[in-house]
Amino acid sequence: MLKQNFSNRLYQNVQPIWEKNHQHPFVVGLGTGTLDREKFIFYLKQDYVYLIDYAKLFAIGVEKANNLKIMTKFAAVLHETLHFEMELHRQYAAEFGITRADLEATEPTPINLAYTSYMRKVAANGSLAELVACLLPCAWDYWEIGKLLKSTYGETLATNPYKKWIETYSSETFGAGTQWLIDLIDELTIEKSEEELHTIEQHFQITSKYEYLFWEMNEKKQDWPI
Ligand SMILES: Cc1ncc(CO)c(N)n1
Repeated sequence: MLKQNFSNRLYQNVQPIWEKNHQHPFVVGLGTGTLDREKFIFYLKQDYVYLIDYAKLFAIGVEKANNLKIMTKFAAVLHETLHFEMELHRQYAAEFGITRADLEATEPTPINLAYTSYMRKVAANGSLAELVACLLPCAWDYWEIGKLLKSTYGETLATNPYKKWIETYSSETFGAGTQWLIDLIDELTIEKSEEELHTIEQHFQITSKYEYLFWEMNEKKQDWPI
């Protein structure tokens, strides 16, 4: 008997959280193009240092991979994050007169630090499947958001200052990397016990909630109070 793909279960159970992400004012503002520029700049800088940590987690995926095929793919998505996704941030930064050094020197906010620290803890102590469960909402929900914004606001995209953002996250390149992570979680969970699956799903739910907190943080420009 063919077991239902674990990714379907993850996807179905996470919908209430992802719905909130998709309705978030920051996300809607990206779609309509009316998002406050200062909020976007705040996001851009925070997301850049987030991605530095996120990319390192792919390197830990390289280390944890138990075969060359998986190792090679982790190296490829690591490369894409550094050269394709982060190039988007560097281009926007250049437009706004922010240097690469400024981007890199951004001090992560409490929420940013909590999110990346959570993933790093799992990477240090958990299985490869647990690590992938942490990495997945980041990629998957951004892909969902990219496609959603493109289909909802496609007609006004030409004049939207956040067009490049929407195009990057709805792109085939970004989608292909995400689909690989989805297929990987299915492959890695085939033999897992329900107890292990429960732990894996918890990571997926928690990092999905961190995605919400990250939108909220940017909307409110929440930083260290002292
Ligand atoms: C916070 C966050 N989540 C997901 C992505 C997509 O990689 C991103 N760039 N930033």
